Amino acid sequence: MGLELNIDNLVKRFGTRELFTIEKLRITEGESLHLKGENGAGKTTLMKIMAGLEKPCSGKVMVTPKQRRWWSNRIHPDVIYLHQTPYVFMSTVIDNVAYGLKLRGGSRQEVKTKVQQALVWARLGHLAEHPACSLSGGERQRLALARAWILAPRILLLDEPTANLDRHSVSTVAELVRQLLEQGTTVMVSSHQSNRVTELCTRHLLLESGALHESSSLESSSLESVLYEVDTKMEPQHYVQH
Ligand SMILES: Nc1ncnc2c1ncn2[C@@H]1O[C@H](COP(=O)(O)OP(=O)(O)OP(=O)(O)O)[C@@H](O)[C@H]1O
Repeated sequence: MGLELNIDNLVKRFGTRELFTIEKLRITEGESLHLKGENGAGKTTLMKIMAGLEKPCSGKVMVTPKQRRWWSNRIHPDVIYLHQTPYVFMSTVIDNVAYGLKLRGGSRQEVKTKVQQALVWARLGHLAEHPACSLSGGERQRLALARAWILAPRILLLDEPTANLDRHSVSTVAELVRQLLEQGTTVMVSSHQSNRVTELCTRHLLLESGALHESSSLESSSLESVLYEVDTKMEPQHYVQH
């Protein structure tokens, strides 16, 4: 049976401020979703609740079929959330990639083999022995993806994975996400604008004014990405001077 994530009457408030109410959302295995919304709309909060890292005020997130529990009742081992500024440990890239698998009790040989594969996959082989804290923003994103990839998540929640990346790094992240989708991973990407990563998504959700709306057509996002492309290809003299 394919993995499903269902949201039912989810409410999140901070103090007296209601951030959102989401009556229903069903995500099935292999889907690709773009979660859009302005700064502060609640994208990060929603993803953290989906990953079991934050509690809703009421309502439920159900991931079925139920699997072995990890260290918390709320955290499902198949759902992984990647923060927009990936946290790295004060150690080498190899140690950072190996961490989750070691925690899950992988054997020494399994960890070694999989870490090598993950480093090649994320194009980080040449940086394997480098201190992770010396990595650039784009390399950190790839490290975070390698750390997730090694755990073979079935649902991956990527929070603004392209924030502050240049076009080349965005393309590299997009290629890695494309491969994850090809492997059947369900991917949700939050981003307030369209880019090469969100272009891979076939479902588009907008978190706005405390509610989640789904757009069934790709029209608006395709148009936006065309405009984005045109915008970035413009010569400086095409910009209006203020
Ligand atoms: N622990 C908290 N306590 C109080 N308010 C919070 C807390 N966490 C988040 N918020 C508020 O909730 C709102 C939504 O935050 P969130 O980070 O989920 O938005 P976002 O859509 O991911 O924004 P961005 O695009 O800027 O990353 C913000 O106004 C934020 O200040």
